[in-house]
Amino acid sequence: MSPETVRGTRGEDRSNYTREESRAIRQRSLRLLGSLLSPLRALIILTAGVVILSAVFRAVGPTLIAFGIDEALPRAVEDGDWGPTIGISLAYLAIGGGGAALVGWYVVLIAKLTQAVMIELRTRIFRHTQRLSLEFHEGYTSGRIISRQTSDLESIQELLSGSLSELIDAVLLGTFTLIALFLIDWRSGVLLVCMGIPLTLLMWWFVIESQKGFRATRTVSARLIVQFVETMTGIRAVQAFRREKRNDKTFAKVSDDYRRANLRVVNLFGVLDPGLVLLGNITVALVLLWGAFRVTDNALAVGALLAAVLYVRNFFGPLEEVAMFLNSYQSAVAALEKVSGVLEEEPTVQDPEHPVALPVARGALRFDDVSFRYGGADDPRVVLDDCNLAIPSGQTIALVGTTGAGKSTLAKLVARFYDPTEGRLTLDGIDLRELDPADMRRAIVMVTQEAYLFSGTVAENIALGKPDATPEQIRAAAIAVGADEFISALPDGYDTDVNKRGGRVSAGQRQLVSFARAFLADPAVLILDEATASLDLPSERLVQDALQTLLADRTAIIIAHRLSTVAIADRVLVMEHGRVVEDGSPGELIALGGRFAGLHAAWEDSLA
Ligand SMILES: Nc1ncnc2c1ncn2[C@@H]1O[C@H](COP(=O)(O)OP(=O)(O)OP(=O)(O)O)[C@@H](O)[C@H]1O
Repeated sequence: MSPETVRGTRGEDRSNYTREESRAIRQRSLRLLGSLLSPLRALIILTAGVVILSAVFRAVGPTLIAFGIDEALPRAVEDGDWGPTIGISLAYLAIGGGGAALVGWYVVLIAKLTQAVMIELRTRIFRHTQRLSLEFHEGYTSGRIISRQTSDLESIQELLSGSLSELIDAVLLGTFTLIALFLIDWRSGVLLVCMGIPLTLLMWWFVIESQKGFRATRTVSARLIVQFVETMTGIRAVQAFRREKRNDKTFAKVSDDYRRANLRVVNLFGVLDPGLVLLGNITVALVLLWGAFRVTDNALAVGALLAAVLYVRNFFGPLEEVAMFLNSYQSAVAALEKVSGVLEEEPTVQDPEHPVALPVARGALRFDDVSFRYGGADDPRVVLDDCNLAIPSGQTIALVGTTGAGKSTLAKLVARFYDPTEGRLTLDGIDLRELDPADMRRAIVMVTQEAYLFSGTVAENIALGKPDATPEQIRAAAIAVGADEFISALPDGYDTDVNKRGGRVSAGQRQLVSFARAFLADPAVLILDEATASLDLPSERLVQDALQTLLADRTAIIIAHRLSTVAIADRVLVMEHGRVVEDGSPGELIALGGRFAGLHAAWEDSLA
């Protein structure tokens, strides 16, 4: 089986692989290709048939011309019998027309085939990456995913739609042409084969050099995408820290590298194109000259010589396409390797084999000896250290602690974005790893800091918590968390598109929408990563009131950044270096005079 060192996206950035690794990568690419093509077997066979037939049709033309000149024409000249000449002309017309129709047909068939493969591959990548665990997404940047979905898919499409059909066509036409040439005048055939030596050398040189050139353009274009995506996703930070000039400079540098890499490739074509034309013309001249001697010696008919010249010209015509194919092939193979790597990744958080149903959850959580390391058991950095906790149903927990203490990690384990490295985490006595995923998602909802709104209306955004909710239920949820007032004031009320002008909402309002979403979802356990952005006082009060409603009658874990939130908690957990160091009600912890008491005193001072 495949070596683990290159499994999935591992080793993606390396440029050298061992033979075993290369084989593993090649095998997974082929497996992917096979799985994409095998359902299209019938279409592939039909396309291949049409391509072969069209090449045969086109290869017959010059032989017909030779036959017309050497056999039919003399009868018209000598006996006035035009029948054979007209017959040959009509046959040429039929062959030409048939060939053209077949070319038209196979162009359509290849397009169909390509699009069928592309839609399947595009869907697979999207579905798969969407299902991969948070661990994958936190490590693999969105710029890289975008590259897979855009430039890599384009390379594969280019190969399938254009280059591959051109190659097959060129090879078939070349083969049939060579056979026909040998049949009509084998000496010209031998001459053409001899010219194959400088031809092969030229193509070889081009493929080696262009491989380097295209690799460079691909690397630089990936850097361009990453640079662009990073700037755009971080546009707020870019503008806030006035990074525009520096970014302009970096972007200009990468753009210039891209220009240079492209020029390098174009220069290669500047040698290949005239080289092919020159070799073609030399071969035609030699065939013509040698043929002419033999015509004068009566060893070769004029028509046969004309056909030989036409065949030689036919042969050189599509060679540039062959060189182009070799290039698209290289980039498509590299793309396929990367795409198949992403598809080979498996969610680290696996669905249970025998899911345990929990139709109605009470919301009692337990951590039994839970330890967690982001890199798995071999990672030396312990982020959660032997955590034992029992959170009874209906309790509101506030998690506080220094930055990096492990609060978000603890929350991510409860939401099962990650599984514990050691120990177990249960909801109502059932290990989260065994719980039915649909029941788990219904029972545990996490509201993140960013309060993300999807494109669509405000109502659709709230209904995310319960897709079959009626407009009345959506409104009731908004009223419950105090969001109704501002939503009703939007240009189209609940039907306002959040991405359109006028539909733009403030950070606090976005939070209220995400609260309404969670309220409607009505989970037994709510995890809330409180936004750190400071709201103005009226908004903060609004959010605090909404929070009270939202937390009633359910288990809640709040990563509390504001001590005003801590006041509404039943219990406070103070975390430090992956451990819970204080645990009690806010009052108890203040009385204890420990870390929380210190934080609380500092907060009170800041209010004074
Ligand atoms: N995806 C990740 N991969 C590797 N390490 C991570 C990852 N996410 C967090 N960490 C590390 O785990 C530790 C705990 O991080 P965590 O985000 O849980 O802290 P936190 O208490 O929520 O901090 P904050 O209040 O700043 O959000 C940190 O040292 C952090 O660097």
